[in-house]
Amino acid sequence: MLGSINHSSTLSILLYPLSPKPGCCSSRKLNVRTHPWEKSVEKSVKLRTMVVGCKIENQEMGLQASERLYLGMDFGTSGARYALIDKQGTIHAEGKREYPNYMKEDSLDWALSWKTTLFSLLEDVPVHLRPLVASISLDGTSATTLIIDSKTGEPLARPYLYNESCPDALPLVKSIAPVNHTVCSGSSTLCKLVSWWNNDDSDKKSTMLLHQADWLLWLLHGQLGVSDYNNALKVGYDPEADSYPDWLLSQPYAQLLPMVKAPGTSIGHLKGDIRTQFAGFSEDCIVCTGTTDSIAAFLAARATKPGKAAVSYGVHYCQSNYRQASFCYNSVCKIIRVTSLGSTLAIKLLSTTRIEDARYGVYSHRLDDKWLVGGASNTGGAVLKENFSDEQLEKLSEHINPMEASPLDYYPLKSVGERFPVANPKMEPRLHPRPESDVEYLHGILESIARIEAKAYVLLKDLGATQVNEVFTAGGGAKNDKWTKIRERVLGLPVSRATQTEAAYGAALLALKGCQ
Ligand SMILES: Nc1ncnc2c1ncn2[C@@H]1O[C@H](COP(=O)(O)OP(=O)(O)O)[C@@H](O)[C@H]1O
Ligand SMILES: O=C(CO)[C@H](O)[C@H](O)COP(=O)(O)O
Repeated sequence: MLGSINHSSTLSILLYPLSPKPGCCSSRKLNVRTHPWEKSVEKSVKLRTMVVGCKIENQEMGLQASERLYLGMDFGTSGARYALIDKQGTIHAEGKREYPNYMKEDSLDWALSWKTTLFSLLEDVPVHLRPLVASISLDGTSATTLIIDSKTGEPLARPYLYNESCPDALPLVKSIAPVNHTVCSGSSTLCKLVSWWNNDDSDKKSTMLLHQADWLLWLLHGQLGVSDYNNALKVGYDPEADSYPDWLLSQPYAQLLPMVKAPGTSIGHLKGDIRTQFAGFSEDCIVCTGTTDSIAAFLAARATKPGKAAVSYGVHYCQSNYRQASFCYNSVCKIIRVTSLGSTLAIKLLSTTRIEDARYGVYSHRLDDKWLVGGASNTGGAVLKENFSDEQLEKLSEHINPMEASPLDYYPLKSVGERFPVANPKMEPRLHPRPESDVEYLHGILESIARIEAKAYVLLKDLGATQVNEVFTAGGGAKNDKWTKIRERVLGLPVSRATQTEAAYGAALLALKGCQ
């Protein structure tokens, strides 16, 4: 399945398995524009591969070559994490950091908080393992948007967060985009860009749009203006055509749009000043394009222990003669439906058909030659975090009988607005009446979120997505066995916790892919 795609005048990079059967996007040649720096990266990757492939005299080099590690970082809603894995998917180090609360005027300075957290995570990578890190990638929250100075990379306005809605821009966006296109949602990246373009009277000449993951990766590789087709979906990028559509390129703000590559594509080497600041990282460590947090969680959920076939980004791990797990070709994997129970509820369902309907907040992300159909609700763990500590969640959950339906009917939202399975920026949270007992209250919230999840899966089925019969769970909520049983009862399906539930693990798989 995996095949290198010969490009006319472009760098030939092993990208994705191209399914011979007519697929949504597999038949197209993916044209990757080359830049001088890509040649050098490819050369160094080849060089290293040669080094890995041949006998290494020097013991130190031998150890270094055979023990290459891959660093993934997840910039989620409530904090950031890293995972350091080897080619067999074994985790050698992991850690997490809360976002520091830096204030700028009267609001949180998110950009400074993310940048500080990025460097704190790099600091947390054990010094003795840093020289083994071959590549780095990361994920961020989807549609989290920064407008930056295209010369300095500095943010020119406060970031628009993933769940922020800009309804003022919606009429204009609907007037240029196809009916019910993914961008036709107030929380889309395009609505945020148009809202900024129409309301900000600053000089717009040297400006650029980047997503949270793009901007954090730029801090590591130094190539400004590069995104990936998962993060770029909600600004209007068409991952099937592998280009921005004409209706978008004809807009005055099209000049702000970043270049788009596949997730896990080598962009450049880790910058020298970063290697100086965080001693130990090797000069041939590369930085790859990233993805969104719920896709990274999906990738993590699909990775099982080495030796068992599991597809992750179009390839699967297999243990060849119990030596190095190596990238083999695609194979069928039963994990095709993943609910990310993080601060939000994000659903991803692997499908051969692409489904988009902004009326319900449904869109399709590209995954190799297939589609991840789904959406992201504003319900989820953020509401739990607002009412209970993680310890309280554990203690109270022990007293819940998951086989008993809660009579409480909530719509748990942290603030006004819902994206999926109902796209209604004016939807009010519903968390009353609150019973005396916190156990009953928690039970009501967990069951109400499960009912939203069930409604979402029915909606996807009604819109033509693949019917499947098992759900795997990623994210912080996956650890709650009582919630899992409530969801099984409400969904009427087997629900299990994925082997890997952290998005950072999925980002590490992207870093590994970027080295192949
Ligand atoms: N035992 C538990 N049961 C249910 N939810 C939990 C439990 N422990 C933590 N959580 C929730 O998990 C969420 C964090 O999950 P995580 O995947 O880290 O979120 P994100 O990356 O979106 O910030 C928090 O909102 C927290 O309330
Ligand atoms: O809720 C979110 C933040 O955690 C994001 O919206 C989530 O990542 C879903 O977006 P996508 O489906 O584009 O990954």
